[in-house]
Amino acid sequence: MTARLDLRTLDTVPRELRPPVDPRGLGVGIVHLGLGAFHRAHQAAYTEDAIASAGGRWGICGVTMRSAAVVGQLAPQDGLYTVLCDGGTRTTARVSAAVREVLFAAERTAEVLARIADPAVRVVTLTVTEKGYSHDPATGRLLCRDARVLADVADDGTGPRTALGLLVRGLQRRMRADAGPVTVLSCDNLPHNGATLRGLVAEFTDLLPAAEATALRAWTDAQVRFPGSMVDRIVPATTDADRERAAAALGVTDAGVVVTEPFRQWVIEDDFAASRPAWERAGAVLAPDVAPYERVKLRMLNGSHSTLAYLGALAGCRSIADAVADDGFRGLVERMLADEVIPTLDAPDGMDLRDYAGQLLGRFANPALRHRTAQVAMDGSQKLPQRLLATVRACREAGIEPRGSAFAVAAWMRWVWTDRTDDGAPRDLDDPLAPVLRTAVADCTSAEQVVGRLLALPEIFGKDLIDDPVVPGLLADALARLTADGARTAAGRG
Ligand SMILES: NC(=O)c1ccc[n+]([C@@H]2O[C@H](COP(=O)([O-])OP(=O)(O)OC[C@H]3O[C@@H](n4cnc5c(N)ncnc54)[C@H](O)[C@@H]3O)[C@@H](O)[C@H]2O)c1
Ligand SMILES: O=P(O)(O)OC[C@@H](O)[C@@H](O)[C@H](O)[C@H](O)CO
Repeated sequence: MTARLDLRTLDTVPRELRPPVDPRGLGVGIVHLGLGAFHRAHQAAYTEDAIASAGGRWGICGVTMRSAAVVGQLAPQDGLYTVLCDGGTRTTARVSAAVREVLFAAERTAEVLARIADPAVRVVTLTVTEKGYSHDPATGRLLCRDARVLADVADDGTGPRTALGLLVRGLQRRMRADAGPVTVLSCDNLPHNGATLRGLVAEFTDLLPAAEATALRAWTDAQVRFPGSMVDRIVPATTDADRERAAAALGVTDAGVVVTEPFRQWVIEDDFAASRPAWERAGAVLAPDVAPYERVKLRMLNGSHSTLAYLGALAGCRSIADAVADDGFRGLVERMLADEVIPTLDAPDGMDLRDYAGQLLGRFANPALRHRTAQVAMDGSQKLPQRLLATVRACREAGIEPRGSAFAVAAWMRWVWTDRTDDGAPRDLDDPLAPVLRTAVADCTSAEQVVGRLLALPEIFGKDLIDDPVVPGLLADALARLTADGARTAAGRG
């Protein structure tokens, strides 16, 4: 049996694939909540390059929130894992050493809270997915009546179950330990992720008993910063084939491999409470305002991604690369970007949005990245507002007919309404609001009815779109065509 990657076997790995920093003796300075694939291929990679360039005690304590699977992969490997970078024609591999500790929150709650309260920790980062914020995606406000939130507020001794609960209790512990200022940096695809998280932490804190709430609110206001950030790198879920490719390159097995593309981007609001890694040395941009970058990325990249995911999944395309290879789907996305998304965005300084559109379609077409349409289609209720509805609203304000973006939203509606893809395979509605969505459309017999029922869900659509004079009609027309003709034909006809 081949040996497994760890600190002992690292010296047997080809020299050029070894990490640029020595993991031995690298202390923890960052706590990361949500140790999924994306963090390992993005923030951890920037952090490692920053340490290699400028030094610093910035090892990462990675916390998994929902399952012990990643701990099972990384703990026996001393936190080491391979980043496979697929450029389409060329693949590179490098072992990453930035993650120095891995903890499953449900089993090691006390250690996670102690880490957040550790004076050596100066930054807490998060990638817990959109649904991990326990918030209403339409308003950005806390789901105050959510059972898991209420249990975390009550603190019944079974440990925080939500990311917010863990974060707020960790900050409270830090305040009590007088451990100094800390920066909390959301790296999720959420609109205004920093300000949204700051607001959610404040709302959660206000639910605590009054004396606790007052002290913690005052301390958080004075000692914690919540900068916003725009993060970009396509990181699909790892497959067994990726693990086999890594083992062949390394000469040892690695259960924690992540696979990604060469492109990476990180724009961070320059608003830190204390020190931080020299991420700019690794190519990150520290900017006074990230909102323009974030809007562009969410509406252009993620909006197109979701469009291709729903259309592609309906048509039986397994990957985003397969979906973007369909002329009808690609044409629809190109028109949506050119006629609706770009005209309603302000380009950040030095950025050409038409070039960016071409570049991102090229990234989607990368044949080596088997990003499953089903993965991108997941959690649509949490993604639609910032990715597609923002464009629908911006077009209405600008007097542009949001034909393409309404078609994309209708594709999501079709995904919710149907229980079969166009080629007859069962469709999997993976969404935290799945029960609500299923109930809403259960007895619908027409596209108009489906549109009416779904637009009446304020947690996704707010309260304005149902009464809009144009949008419901565009949605019903597109949904009727998608239903009658199938995704390929309906998109192909424009
Ligand atoms: N994968 C990408 O291409 C990519 C790119 C940019 C941004 N992101 C951001 O990173 C997030 C995670 O992506 P990933 O590829 O690491 O996914 P992943 O499935 O590999 O990991 C998801 C992580 O989020 C945690 N999580 C999921 N639901 C949660 C919940 N309800 N509460 C708390 N934690 C929860 C999981 O425990 C896991 O650690 C995305 O949702 C997105 O916001 C991902
Ligand atoms: O990760 P999610 O679930 O928020 O969204 C799926 C993809 O659209 C997303 O991960 C992109 O790959 C990413 O945002 C590219 O930077």
